[in-house]
Amino acid sequence: MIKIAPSILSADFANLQRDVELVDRAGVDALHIDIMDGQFVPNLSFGMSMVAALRPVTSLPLDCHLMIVEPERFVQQFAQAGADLIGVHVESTHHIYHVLQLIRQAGAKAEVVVNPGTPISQIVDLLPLVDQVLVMTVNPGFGGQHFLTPMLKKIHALEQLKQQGGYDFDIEVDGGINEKTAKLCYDAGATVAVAGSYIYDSQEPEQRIQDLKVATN
Ligand SMILES: O=C(CO)[C@H](O)[C@H](O)COP(=O)(O)O
Ligand SMILES: [Fe+2]
Repeated sequence: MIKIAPSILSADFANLQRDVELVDRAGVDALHIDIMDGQFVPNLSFGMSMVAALRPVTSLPLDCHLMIVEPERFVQQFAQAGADLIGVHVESTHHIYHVLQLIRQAGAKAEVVVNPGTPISQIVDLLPLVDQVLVMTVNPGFGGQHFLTPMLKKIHALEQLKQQGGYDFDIEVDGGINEKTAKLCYDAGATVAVAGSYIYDSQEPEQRIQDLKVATN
């Protein structure tokens, strides 16, 4: 079964605590928090104060996806705010190796993220340094986009590198995930699925979480 990390980007911001507790009760594995700076991606979302505000609301691991330029400026503050895992885009910094080291030094799990246009070959040397790799299955910046099917071969290639290298990192997918695309990703080797609009735009979010579990069982 794939692990599920609901993205609060599609939650009701005026009722965020309610929406976090709803998915927590439904039995998910992490909470995905999208941090956008208006430069790395053409959208703005939350900062570290949102992570700090959510920390006492749930015991779920907080999976923070940083879509910001030069994340090295902020990773310590996100760890201090309560992030359990911090994801940084390989495209967002000249110093990706250093940033991943900083995240672990700050006591959080380290994740490297690849955009749809970035080949897996670009992160091969980073694989010993990470707890999770996030393969973007949409162009980052917005919820509610369509899944990019060509990303499946990247997931598969990463899964093969994982086996060959004897690594135990998780492979996360993010963007356009529903019960059909979750199954495709799971079969290709993904172990964690982020889902935002599929869960939160539904009248029955708990049912959608169950549907993701059943589809990947
Ligand atoms: O990182 C993201 C966008 O950049 C979001 O996590 C992602 O898009 C989730 O939204 P949805 O499941 O609706 O596609
Ligand atoms: Fe995300």
